[in-house]
Amino acid sequence: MLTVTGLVKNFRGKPALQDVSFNVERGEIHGLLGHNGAGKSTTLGIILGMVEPDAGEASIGGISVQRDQASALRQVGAIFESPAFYEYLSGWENLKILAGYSGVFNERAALKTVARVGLMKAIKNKVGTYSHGMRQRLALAQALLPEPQVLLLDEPTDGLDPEGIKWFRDFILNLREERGMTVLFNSHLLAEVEQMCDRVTILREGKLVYEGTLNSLREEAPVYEVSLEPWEGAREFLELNGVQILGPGRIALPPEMDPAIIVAALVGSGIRVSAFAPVRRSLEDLYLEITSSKPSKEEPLPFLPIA
Ligand SMILES: Nc1ncnc2c1ncn2[C@@H]1O[C@H](COP(=O)(O)OP(=O)(O)OP(=O)(O)O)[C@@H](O)[C@H]1O
Repeated sequence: MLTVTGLVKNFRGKPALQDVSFNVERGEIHGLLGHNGAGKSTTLGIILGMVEPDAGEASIGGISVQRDQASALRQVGAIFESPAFYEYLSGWENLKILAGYSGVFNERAALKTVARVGLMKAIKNKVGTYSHGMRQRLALAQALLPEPQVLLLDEPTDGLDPEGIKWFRDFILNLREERGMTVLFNSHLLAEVEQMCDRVTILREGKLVYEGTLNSLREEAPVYEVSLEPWEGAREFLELNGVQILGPGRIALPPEMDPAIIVAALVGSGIRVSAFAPVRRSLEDLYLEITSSKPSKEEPLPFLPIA
């Protein structure tokens, strides 16, 4: 339903995105994760045709945003950055004006949407009197008015209280359940996406470091606590074979590497192995590891016993 291919973007010579590609299936809730400045908003901006990429493109339903923005975005509703409203007008008047920009305002459909986002009581009040949560609901109503098939949301729960976050989560899950909505949203909060997303894309310093389910992330780079002697020789051997050294006696194996084979190879090269045990890590630990430091995706070297 949504594909980004080879996105590159530099701001004043500084890379914000470096060859980022991923896709979102129809009816999928997909989280775009990463720390501050990782490139999430730039990616959404490119998908929405608001930021021009230096290379690569985004397509929605097979139509390129960069080549035919109007057609590609016809099926898209979005909340991007802080939504701007006319403060001195009511929520209802805002919806009327903003919907008018993109199509015809259908009162019946709009009333249904307002009820759906729980703003019925306040919709005749001036937006200037709205709380942050109410503004987010109004923005959601605006995004949903054109009955989109794809929803793109930029940090949708930023600044919401726990109740607001829960409301938002249930709302999005219902939308997918009832309408098969495809949703892509960005966040730096792992707990939030964990409860909502089918799959995630994780960016780090403008590069894609992970795309897949959070469950498979749990299986990524299993960590082992090891006792190896001599440590310096073992370290050199492990690094040569694509094993990441996380600290003294703590290593991460590439996912495809069989620990039994590396133990045999260590022993075969004269290293004494007195402990080699898997460490259980929380998803939070894994996420922090992947967004702070990660071995390159380059092929590990073949096993080369040290001389
Ligand atoms: N208009 C701009 N002009 C200059 N630099 C920019 C611009 N927009 C983004 N950047 C830079 O590009 C990089 C990626 O920014 P981006 O806003 O996409 O990150 P983000 O992951 O959305 O971060 P956050 O979670 O803080 O919103 C950052 O280094 C940022 O400073």
